[in-house]
Amino acid sequence: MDRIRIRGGRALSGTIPISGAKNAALPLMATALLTDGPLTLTNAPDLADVTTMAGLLAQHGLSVTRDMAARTITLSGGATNLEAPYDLVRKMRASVLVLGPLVARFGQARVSLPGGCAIGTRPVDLHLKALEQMGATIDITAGYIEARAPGGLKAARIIFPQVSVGATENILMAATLAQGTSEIVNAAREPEITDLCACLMRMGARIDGLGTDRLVVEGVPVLGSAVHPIIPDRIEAGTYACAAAITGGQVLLGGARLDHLGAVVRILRDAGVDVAEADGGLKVSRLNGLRGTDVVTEPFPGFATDMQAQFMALMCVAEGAAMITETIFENRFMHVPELARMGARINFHGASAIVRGVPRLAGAPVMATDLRASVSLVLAGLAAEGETIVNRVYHLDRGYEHVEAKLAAVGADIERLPG
Ligand SMILES: CC(=O)N[C@H]1[C@@H](OP(=O)(O)OP(=O)(O)OC[C@H]2O[C@@H](n3ccc(=O)[nH]c3=O)[C@H](O)[C@@H]2O)O[C@H](CO)[C@@H](O)[C@@H]1O
Ligand SMILES: C=C(OP(=O)(O)O)C(=O)O
Repeated sequence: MDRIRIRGGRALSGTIPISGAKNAALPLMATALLTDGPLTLTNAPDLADVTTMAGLLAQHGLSVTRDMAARTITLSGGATNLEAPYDLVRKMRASVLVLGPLVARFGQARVSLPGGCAIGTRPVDLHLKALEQMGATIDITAGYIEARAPGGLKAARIIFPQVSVGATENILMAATLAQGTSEIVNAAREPEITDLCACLMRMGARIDGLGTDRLVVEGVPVLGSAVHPIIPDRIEAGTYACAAAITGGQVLLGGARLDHLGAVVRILRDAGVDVAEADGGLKVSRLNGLRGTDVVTEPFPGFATDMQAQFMALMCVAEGAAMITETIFENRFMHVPELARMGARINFHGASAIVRGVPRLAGAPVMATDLRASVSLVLAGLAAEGETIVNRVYHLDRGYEHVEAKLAAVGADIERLPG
């Protein structure tokens, strides 16, 4: 297994290009099941999760062409196999996003239940209830969701009792081919959902209310081909903003968008980080000390759960204390004991962690069990005295394109050690 070695203490300086967003790319790829295509996605990131999704769609029978140099993925052909197997779904929870499109287009699907993961239980009951409201029959058999809607899905008014990104995406995709006009109330408003709406509309879908919590979808009989650019990854941008801040550096995040970062920008500014729009992206610098700043994770435009671990790493070297409350996932503090091994002072109880800043972290061998926890250890390593070895780099490869090359290019002393 590959590892990453970091020798900390260098302030970052230069430009970091931000890749296409993982959490936009995966649902966008699933939309290819709604059409014979071709659907071409540009600005596609080179990530393990994109490869997993490409593999899943290929096993459904789609033709998948990936041009790494041009950063495009082209998907075409209808699904011939309506089953998403456990081995692929278990690897990547976004696989469950094939459910809505398959039932909407083919009237049936058999998709493994994703189960939980290192950050929480990850239920899909909201997805299933909404599909039932749209006329599907759902059975859970041998760990699989079996969905049937032989006459096609019917439009419905879906009121989500809580905001769910995945359920909004699944039902939005399903509603594009349902008979009649659906309404999705209390829809998630993440930029990735607006991007999904934009792509579906390019394919011929009729959707109103983009960027709001009420989406209205008028079903159409068929969707066609489209070329769609994937939005820049706001979580990658936020992560590198924290990298600049933790090292006392100054970077330009190439292509990053301020309006996609929601509360993350306000919180970074409160903590003493300068974030400003600049030609070609966002300029992030930190010239003075960091201030302990409280944060609560919330759906967009609140502070993203996917930024919680990285912000915690930053708070480990801030002056004063910060209370970090995680409201989305019940177990998203796996980075805490690893950061503590690097000298961080953190106590947590239930959903909240109190971080008391220390002047300097110390390098150590560390490992984490999920993507954002792993990158928080990379950030800590950039600021720590001495050498940090981050194990289980495959978590990082799920969501960060060439993380060590991007950081080395702006002055970090970081390299990948092949396993
Ligand atoms: C609202 C939110 O911040 N969602 C995050 C969530 O999306 P993801 O789509 O994975 O999760 P959801 O947005 O669906 O989950 C939000 C909350 O709803 C609950 N839930 C969800 C579906 C369901 O059927 N039943 C149910 O109870 C979840 O347990 C969770 O507490 O993880 C992704 C990966 O980290 C992030 O990119 C998303 O920003
Ligand atoms: C946890 C994440 O992804 P997933 O939902 O695929 O597990 C993430 O993007 O931080």
